[in-house]
Amino acid sequence: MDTIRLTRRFTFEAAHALAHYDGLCRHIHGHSYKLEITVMGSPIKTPGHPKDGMVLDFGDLKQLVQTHVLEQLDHALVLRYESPAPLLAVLQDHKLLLLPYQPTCENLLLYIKDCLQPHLPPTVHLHSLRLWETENAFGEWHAADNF
Ligand SMILES: Nc1nc2c(c(=O)[nH]1)N=C([C@H](O)[C@H](O)COP(=O)(O)OP(=O)(O)OP(=O)(O)O)CN2
Ligand SMILES: [Zn+2]
Repeated sequence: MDTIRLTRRFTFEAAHALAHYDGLCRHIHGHSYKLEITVMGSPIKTPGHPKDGMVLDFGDLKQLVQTHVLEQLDHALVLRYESPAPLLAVLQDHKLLLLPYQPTCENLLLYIKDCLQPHLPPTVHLHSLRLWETENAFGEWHAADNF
């Protein structure tokens, strides 16, 4: 087998609030998230093919993540969709992403996985995601943990 893992880093800014959380993070606050995406596959072995030697062009991965993940999350305020109606009314002119679950690091990983996975080429598998919420804290999703 010639399986290779490729990783690309991304950054995005987002705000969130953890409703009912028993600490400061129940208030709306922001993070400079760092996201590392690892895909897996075999390099194309076709001399003359524009992508010869690549599992996936890093530029194509960047474009896929931009379109299917970052356009939704970057500079968004991410809230659980049961947020109080008066708050949502005040925010109607802002970039708001309402999710059916608490916007924790864990749930954002699952959201990102669900946004990206269906759009990867069939020759490439999503191996893992690592999401840094702060300089000191990250979560990971691994395909191998979810068989
Ligand atoms: N398991 C999780 N725990 C917490 C999450 C989370 O998404 N998953 N999120 C938060 C807060 O949103 C925020 O990330 C604060 O985290 P915390 O590490 O407590 O932040 P600090 O500012 O104290 O970080 P320092 O590295 O000490 O500056 C809370 N928990
Ligand atoms: Zn936070």
